[in-house]
Formats: sequence, C-alpha cells, structure tokens
Amino acid sequence: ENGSAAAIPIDPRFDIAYVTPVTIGTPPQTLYLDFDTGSSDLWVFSSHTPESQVRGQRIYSPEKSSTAKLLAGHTWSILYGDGSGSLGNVYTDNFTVGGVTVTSQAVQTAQQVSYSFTSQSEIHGLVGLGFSTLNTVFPNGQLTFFDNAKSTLDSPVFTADLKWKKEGTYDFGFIDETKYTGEITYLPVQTDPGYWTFTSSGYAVGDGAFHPASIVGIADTGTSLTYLPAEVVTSYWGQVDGAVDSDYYGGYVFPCSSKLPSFTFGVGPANITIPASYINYAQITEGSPVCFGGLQSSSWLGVNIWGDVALKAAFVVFNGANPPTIGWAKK
Ligand SMILES: CC(C)C[C@H](NC(=O)C[C@H](O)[C@H](CC1CCCCC1)NC(=O)CC[C@H](O)[C@H](Cc1ccccc1)NC(=O)OC(C)(C)C)C(=O)O
Repeated sequence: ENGSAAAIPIDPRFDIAYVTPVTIGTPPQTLYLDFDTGSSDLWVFSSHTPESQVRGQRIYSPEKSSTAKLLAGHTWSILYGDGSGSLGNVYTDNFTVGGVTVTSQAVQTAQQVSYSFTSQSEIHGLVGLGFSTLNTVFPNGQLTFFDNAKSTLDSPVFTADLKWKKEGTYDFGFIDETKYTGEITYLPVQTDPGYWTFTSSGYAVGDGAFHPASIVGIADTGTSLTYLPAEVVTSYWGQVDGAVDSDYYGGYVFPCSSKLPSFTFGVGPANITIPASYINYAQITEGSPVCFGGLQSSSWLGVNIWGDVALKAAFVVFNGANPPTIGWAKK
C-alpha cells in the first residue's frame, strides 16, 4: 500500500527541521520524527532514555507494546555532522508512516542523547532514509523503513515536497503529479558510501549567466541549509550589499535590509531556482539587523550538501529502483 505523511516545520520562524508523525507498536504510540535522507538509523527517545536527558519529547516504551521484541546483543551509536549524537539498543516493532506499515522494523531506542537533542523538544528521533549501508547498528546493520517498505509499495520510491515555512509532505510508493509542474529530470545516484549523491550541472546567480560545472553533492532533508563550493557561494554573496563571511557568526551574514538574488542550480538539462526569500534564512537573533544566509560554503565540510533550503524549492523523487536515481521537478 502507498502512503503520505506531513512534513511539519518545527519552528514557525525559520525552517531548521521538519518532523513527521509516525506510530510504533501495539497499541500504537505516536512520535514526531525527523525524516533524514542524510543518515540511515531509525532511533527514538524512549523509556530507556535517562529522564535528565528528556525535556518534553514524546517517548517510545517498548515494554508497553505487545509486538515489541528486543534485538538481543545489538547496539548502536551515531554522531552527526553538527556534532550531535545518540546511542542505545534495538527493538523490532510495527512501524507505520502515513498508512504504510512495516511489521518488524528495527527501532533503535536511545539510552543516551547529546544535549542538542535534549534541548530540541520537537524532535523525538530520526527516520534515516539514506542507504542502509550507513546504518550504525552493531554487529548486524539494520534496514531502513524505506528498504523494508519498498516491496509493499506500488513503486519503490518516496518523494519530498518540503515547503518554506509551511507544512509539506513525504509520499511513499507513488508520484503525485499535482505536486509539481513540467517534467521530472532524473539523475544517476552514487550510492557509495550511502548518501543520495548526485551531480548538479552548474549554477546561476539571480538573472546572471549560467555557469556550467559539475557539483557533486548529497540531497539531505536533515540539513537545514545548503552548502556549496567556495567559488559558488563567493559569487553569490558578492552580489549582496554588505554580505561578509563572518568567523564570528560562522558563515555568510548580511544586512537584513539587503536585497538578495535568487540562486539557480542545474539538474541535467533542466534547473531549479531557489527564491531569494529562502536564502534570507533568519535573523541572527530575534530583532537583529544581521541576517544569516541559507547558502553557505562547504569548504570546511568536505562534501556539498543540498539541504532543505534547496530541497524546498523543488519536488524531489528518491527512486529506490535498481539502479537508484534522483528526480527533480519545479513546483
Ligand atoms: C552517522 C552517519 C552515517 C550519517 C551522518 N549524517 C549527517 O550528519 C547528516 C544528517 O542529515 C544530519 C541529521 C540531523 C542531525 C541533528 C538533528 C537533526 C537531523 N544533519 C546534520 O548533522 C546537519 C545539522 C543540521 O543542519 C542542523 C539540524 C538542527 C535541527 C534542529 C535544531 C538544531 C539543528 N541545522 C543547523 O545547524 O541549522 C543552522 C545552521 C541554521 C543552525 C554523517 O554524515 O555523519
């Protein structure tokens, strides 16, 4: 069966992350999880998480689920790009998203979470939608929800229709033609080491000339901003009055009153344009005249990341067929 679930921004002021309701166990326990194409662990705040590390998050209690089974001898430990992390043990249980059910999904229960997770009450865990090779469970890696669900879906795909400061959707098993305009351009995916890695064909700043280039990067719903090569972001921010790459603020900042150009990136023969408003990401602090850019340099990262700032400008198809591809359409 196919399914559809909401992608809800956790903060009404800026799109730092999106969460999606899921149910786990019998009777069903509802949690709101961050669907993350940039990792492949499904982990949740749980009854095994020390109370001192839980601050308002909903938790999954396997002991209250008649279908929960401990995956004996299995543990996990994950560290994300932003330095946050978590670790714990593993159960299998029924897991449902938007009507799609996997009956024995590996659900990783947190026994430790880092402070940034404790302080983020709206995120009750993650659903990794990267390739299962990235799963951290030891000694046997576990399959993602998508890999487990694939065979029951009409088509082995999920789509992301993230929106700017609004609720979007993740669809599983089908492509909703009402969610995009024109054609979907499909690109090859490099599945090693396990991200949705593709090559963009170039970029343009505002109405300027298109610069053909091969920009290898990952499509990552779990990363808020978009991180691209220094020469790309330098040419973008060079068009913005007062923009500076600030060590103090950790990236490009600009006067909130400055006018920003849009940013266009190539997807094969087609392209996607990110509106200027998406790149005017947020004031440094409430009421500040200094704003933080949604387009930042990837030079310190070692990888280019097409995060939410780019993804919400498009309708994106994550095609899990063999070989996998990624599809991009305007909307
Ligand atoms: C362990 C590996 C197998 C996979 C692992 N994958 C990643 O690190 C990428 C992955 O998409 C992870 C997934 C995120 C981890 C932290 C919680 C939210 C999800 N992305 C990340 O690690 C990137 C971190 C995000 O960009 C943060 C997220 C965030 C959300 C809410 C509040 C504060 C911060 N945004 C964020 O910092 O936004 C600012 C810059 C505006 C403040 C890796 O590559 O190391």
